[in-house]
Amino acid sequence: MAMRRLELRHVRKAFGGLDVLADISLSVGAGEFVSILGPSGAGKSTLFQLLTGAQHGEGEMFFDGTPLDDHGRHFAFMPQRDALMPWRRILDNTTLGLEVQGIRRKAARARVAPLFAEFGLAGFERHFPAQLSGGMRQRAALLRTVVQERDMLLLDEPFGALDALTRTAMQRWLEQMWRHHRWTALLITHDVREAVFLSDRIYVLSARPACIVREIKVPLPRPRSLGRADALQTSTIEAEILDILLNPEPNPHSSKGHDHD
Ligand SMILES: Nc1ncnc2c1ncn2[C@@H]1O[C@H](COP(=O)(O)OP(=O)(O)OP(=O)(O)O)[C@@H](O)[C@H]1O
Repeated sequence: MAMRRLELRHVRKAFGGLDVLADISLSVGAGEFVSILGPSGAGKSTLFQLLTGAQHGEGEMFFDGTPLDDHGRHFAFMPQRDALMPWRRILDNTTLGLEVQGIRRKAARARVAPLFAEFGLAGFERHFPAQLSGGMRQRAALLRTVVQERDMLLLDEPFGALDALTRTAMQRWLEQMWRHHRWTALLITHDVREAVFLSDRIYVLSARPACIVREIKVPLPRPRSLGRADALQTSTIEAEILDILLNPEPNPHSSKGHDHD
């Protein structure tokens, strides 16, 4: 694996008496695309909250080999919903992360504007979010995330709200963009196909209280294709993951109780 950027060792998190993350150890290498796949409510978003510093847990988190402290410097986070501000034009939505960093709007616009074509948004700079399709809004949200030039992207189910066809188109587009930019990326998703299509490696989570039940390498060549060439290998990996998710082994951590729902 490439040089480790992010490493978590035995990370745990409980909310009051509710054990959410029981034991999470994982790593993401430089320029690697890694996914976390798990059942609904397993604690995937909670894990991202620990990474962004919105919540505090137990265990150890390292970035480039040193304890993770300045969360904002390392991570650019794209939430599940596009979270575009309806009253701001698309150009000024995509500058938001830079403005939060203290960059003046004019300078932020100058940095973002040249990227509109690459993100399929050329000509829509002065539109409002409601005037864009769901896929375009997600591309704008991703643009807002990547221009922050942090060390690593955290993507929380970025395509979950899109219809199946748009989602597939967006996955292809993201894979192409990732090949070009080689972002270090950690994706949360429920979607087995999406994880296999996009990832170099996948961590499969158990149900809550979550631990990692399997790490799966995805040896498919890039560029990835949805065509017949990779179909057999792709569906074999998907079947392996579905089997893990649908026939879980007993969770060694659930004996601690608190698992009420
Ligand atoms: N701030 C909080 N206070 C109390 N409980 C919380 C808090 N945040 C999350 N939880 C609980 O932690 C559990 C995991 O939530 P989380 O959103 O991390 O799961 P998830 O795997 O991202 O779910 P989904 O896939 O449905 O988005 C849930 O039972 C949730 O109710």
